[in-house]
Amino acid sequence: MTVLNDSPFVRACRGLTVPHTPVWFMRQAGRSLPEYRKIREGIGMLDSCRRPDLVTEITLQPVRRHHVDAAILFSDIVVPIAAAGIDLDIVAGTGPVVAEPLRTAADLERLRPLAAGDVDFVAEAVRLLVAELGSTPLIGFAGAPFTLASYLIEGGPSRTYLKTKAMMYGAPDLWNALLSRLAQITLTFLRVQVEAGVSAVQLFDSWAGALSEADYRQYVMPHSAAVLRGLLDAGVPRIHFGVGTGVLLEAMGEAGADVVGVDWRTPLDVATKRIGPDRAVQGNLDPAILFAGWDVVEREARRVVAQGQSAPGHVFNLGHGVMPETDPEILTRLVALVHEISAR
Ligand SMILES: Cc1c2[nH]c(c1CCC(=O)O)Cc1[nH]c(c(CCC(=O)O)c1C)Cc1[nH]c(c(CCC(=O)O)c1C)Cc1[nH]c(c(C)c1CCC(=O)O)C2
Repeated sequence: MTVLNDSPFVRACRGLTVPHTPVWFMRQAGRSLPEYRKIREGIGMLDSCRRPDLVTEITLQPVRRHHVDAAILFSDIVVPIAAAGIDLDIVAGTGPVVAEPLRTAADLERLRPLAAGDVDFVAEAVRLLVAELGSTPLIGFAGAPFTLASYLIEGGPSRTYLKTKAMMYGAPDLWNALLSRLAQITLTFLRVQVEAGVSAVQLFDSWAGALSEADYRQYVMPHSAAVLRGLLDAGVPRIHFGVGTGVLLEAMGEAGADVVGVDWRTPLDVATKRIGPDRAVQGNLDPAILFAGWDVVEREARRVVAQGQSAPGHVFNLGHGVMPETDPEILTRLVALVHEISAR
């Protein structure tokens, strides 16, 4: 293992002193970069995730360009469920689409347990990246059981999560069986990345904000907690993130995170009060701010950095992923700004 314990990013995750607030961006490796669009020409998203040479190059692109404090592995949350037997595709402009959604106990049998060997290509990409990245830490990631279940049950993206919630409330045994399987897949996928050398992991429960706190605690948190607990001995910080999770922040920390990711709706000082003093925070500039002109970006970035001071550790990020239309030069400038104003 090659955890970069002395890097500003890992230190901030652990609430230790840092020379400057570390910065990275969710979806930094992606469609806002012309060099990314060029290298992906004619190659499907899932195919590109399975090619360690491409994964390495795409993961490095934003590090070279923006001088961010961490790289995030280029992959997708549905990569391990495709490796576990589900027929799915990632459709440009739509997201993951599942050929035959899972709705019944019989359907569940199509979701096999994941073996480490099913995702060899990910371990290989992580090893190549760790060698290339030197002192820049690499973040591994996976989708959390609820968010993965939403794609499997709905068959694709959803606004209402109607079928997902119908199973959750109406067939809790089936629901728990599905989420247990997904927790095993997610934990295996993350452990493969840790063993290959990532310095931190992020569990994306992007769509958990669709739930009340009580329902999150009853139906979802035990499964996410099983994943996070399974990484306790891994020796890497665990980041737990979702969108629209203002009322879930405390529970998402309690699930076993070292760092709680916060979207732009909750100021970081308010979030820290909810999460408590023993966990760091990550976030939370609204990705739309990057379209409002530099003066606004600077003002809002200063606010986020100041509000982040109330947490034991702060990793600067956006409140959700970089939008494809974002001007990459603004991102480069933002990294330099955060480093400058937070230097100590
Ligand atoms: C919900 C979710 C997914 N995938 C992911 C999440 C959780 C993060 C979040 O909340 O945004 C995670 C993800 N997906 C991707 C990464 C790569 C690393 C990074 O730069 O952050 C990460 C961390 C690449 C990708 N994943 C996807 C792309 C675009 C693929 C393409 O252009 O062909 C990339 C670069 C496709 C994808 N895959 C998914 C969506 C919603 C989409 C976007 C659909 C679209 O608007 O095109 C599912």
